[in-house]
Amino acid sequence: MSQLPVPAVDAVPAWVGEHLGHLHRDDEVRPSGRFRGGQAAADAALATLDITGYASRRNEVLPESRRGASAMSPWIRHGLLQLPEVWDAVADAPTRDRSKYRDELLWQEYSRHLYARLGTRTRSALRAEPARGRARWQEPWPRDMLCLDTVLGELDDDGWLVNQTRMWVSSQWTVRAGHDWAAGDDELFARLIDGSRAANRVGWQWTVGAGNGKAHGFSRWQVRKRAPGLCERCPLAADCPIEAWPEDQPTRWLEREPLMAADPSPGVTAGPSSVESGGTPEAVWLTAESLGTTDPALAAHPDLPVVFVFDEPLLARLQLASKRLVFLAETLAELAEDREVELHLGSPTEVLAGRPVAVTHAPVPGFRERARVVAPVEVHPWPWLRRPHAGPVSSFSAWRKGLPRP
Ligand SMILES: Cc1cc2nc3c(=O)[nH]c(=O)nc-3n(C[C@H](O)[C@H](O)[C@H](O)COP(=O)(O)OP(=O)(O)OC[C@H]3O[C@@H](n4cnc5c(N)ncnc54)[C@H](O)[C@@H]3O)c2cc1C
Repeated sequence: MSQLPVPAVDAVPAWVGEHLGHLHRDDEVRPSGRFRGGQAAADAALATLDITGYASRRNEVLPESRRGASAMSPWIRHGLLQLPEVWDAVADAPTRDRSKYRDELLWQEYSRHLYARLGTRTRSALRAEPARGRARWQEPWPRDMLCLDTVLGELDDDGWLVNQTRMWVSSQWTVRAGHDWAAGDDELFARLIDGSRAANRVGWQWTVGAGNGKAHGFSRWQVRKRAPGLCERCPLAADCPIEAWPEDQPTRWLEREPLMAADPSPGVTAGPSSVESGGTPEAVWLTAESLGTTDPALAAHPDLPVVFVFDEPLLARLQLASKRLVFLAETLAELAEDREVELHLGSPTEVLAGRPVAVTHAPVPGFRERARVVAPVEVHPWPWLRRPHAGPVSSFSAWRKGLPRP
């Protein structure tokens, strides 16, 4: 357990190498070629967000100029942009694009609700047996397929993929190559700069058919449609291993998971609805779920020092891509230009033991476990787009029907 010096923003990659070098999977620290951490980068992205054409182009892959994806996810994932403000930011967009974009923000919210309610239960199939290819490929993501090589190259360079290619790699891993989806979920999660257990799990569960009984089949057809010209340059063009659709597999439904139908404790799932206070905080505890300057606990205490703990046991286990650690550290380094920031490496519960802190509730099981021990003296509500309800989360549409009107 140690306190770390706070780096200057420009010095972050070297700082990650020096202090967190044993906690990532890369040979050397590799910042994202595309995404910078910090509120300034998040605000700039939001200020220039233009979703015109989103509805018709969100699934396009190549050339990049055809893409409609907004690439906001790294900042949304880490709470630098909260869903309600992104929702509001597209109020003046063309109706069809606004409506499609807000549907996707709701998918993000749905994933968060589902994960907040079911927690680690989402590690196993929720409703149906995953459609797993019968003939197991030795390598789930062969790089001699140009489609996969291109996508995995982008993942390694930027730590980010459009939704369409996330579906390609997850379907390829399990529906085609017959590998265990949960191992693929871990692998992609670790390599994404926006990797979130909530959205990544829902993405995998739905792609492999475990969420709705209907797997997404990855085929040459999608590559030709979404990335025209790519197949023609592939060394396997004349012998494409995904030329045909994957074999159809009958849906095998699993025993009903009661939590998918109803939540016996929606208040626990959602966290506090107003500030819960039992003392005077002496510091603000920031978590990786909510690192923005509008984090409710941070904003409520502009004069208190800020504490962030790089969770050493967790990070040692996850072995994330170094670009994620760079993104987090850049965010904290930038914050330290305006506020007193303390960085620690160790176990959050040990570092924070006995310290009266204010924190924003985070709707993930890891936060609940740690907060039980840390016992913050002040807990601020999570800034939900829609507060979780007790009704079904068995499908996006069932969940959506249960939402209160905005
Ligand atoms: C296998 C798989 C794994 C995924 N893993 C993650 C993950 O780890 N973290 C993550 O944030 N998203 C994940 N997604 C969801 C989605 O692919 C990304 O949120 C999206 O591609 C991010 O790019 P964007 O910001 O350009 O999205 P846009 O299309 O511009 O959408 C705007 C925002 O809406 C939300 N959103 C869009 N599509 C989805 C979706 N299908 N599910 C949930 N939210 C969505 C995101 O917050 C996104 O930033 C995954 C999807 C799949 C199929």
